[in-house]
Amino acid sequence: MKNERGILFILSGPSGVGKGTICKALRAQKLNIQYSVSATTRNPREGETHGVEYFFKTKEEFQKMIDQNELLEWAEYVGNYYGTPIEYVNQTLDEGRDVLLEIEVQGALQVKKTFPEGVFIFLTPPSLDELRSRIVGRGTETEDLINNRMAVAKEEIEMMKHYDYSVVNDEVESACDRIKSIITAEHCKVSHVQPKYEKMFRS
Ligand SMILES: Nc1nc2c(ncn2[C@@H]2O[C@H](COP(=O)(O)OP(=O)(O)O)[C@@H](O)[C@H]2O)c(=O)[nH]1
Ligand SMILES: Nc1ncnc2c1ncn2[C@@H]1O[C@H](COP(=O)(O)OP(=O)(O)O)[C@@H](O)[C@H]1O
Repeated sequence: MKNERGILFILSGPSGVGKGTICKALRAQKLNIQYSVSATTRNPREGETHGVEYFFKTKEEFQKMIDQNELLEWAEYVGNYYGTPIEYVNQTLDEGRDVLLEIEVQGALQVKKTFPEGVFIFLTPPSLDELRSRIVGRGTETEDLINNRMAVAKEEIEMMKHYDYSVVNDEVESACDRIKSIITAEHCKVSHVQPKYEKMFRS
């Protein structure tokens, strides 16, 4: 086991801002960070595999995970449930490896209660007009759902004050660079590094 615990990073923000896109781009860069796989009750989309994008669960199975305290957080989002299995997160952090969660805002605020030491990154759109056109451009929503998501997005942007960092997703590459700078900076924090030195001097 390494000397220090890994750092938990939470990437969150309104629907359509580009969380999935940024997370995919970060994954392609093979950074030294692990990605949690969430459980969900939504149906798999074409090309999605159980255990890769999500663990696909029935409502009953998901409820069982809640009842048995297997989830670090969970939220209902557009009629489906999403949650983060806690065991993987704890185990990976204990091994000294960083973990990144890509989750919506309600879930992120729950994680803050359990892991106040987590690093909370809020992804923002360059403008509300751009957010709307990204949701429209994705082509997965009806007009009603788009209006609903925009209304929720306005409320979610209010929640930014609970986060540590805000990263604007203007260009995918620049947003990824900003996130990588945050990861580097967090590793240089004295509060993170000091326990390692204290342990060195004790032994
Ligand atoms: N709270 C919470 N949200 C999650 C989790 N996993 C995914 N999400 C969020 O659920 C939302 C819907 O995800 P998805 O169904 O894959 O559709 P998307 O809108 O194409 O990303 C996104 O905002 C994800 O960030 C999780 O474990 N917990
Ligand atoms: N930096 C960006 N510039 C332009 N379009 C983007 C950018 N980031 C994401 N998008 C597009 O916006 C839409 C929503 O992105 P997605 O990753 O699905 O958002 P989220 O996971 O936050 O709901 C997608 O069509 C995606 O291709």
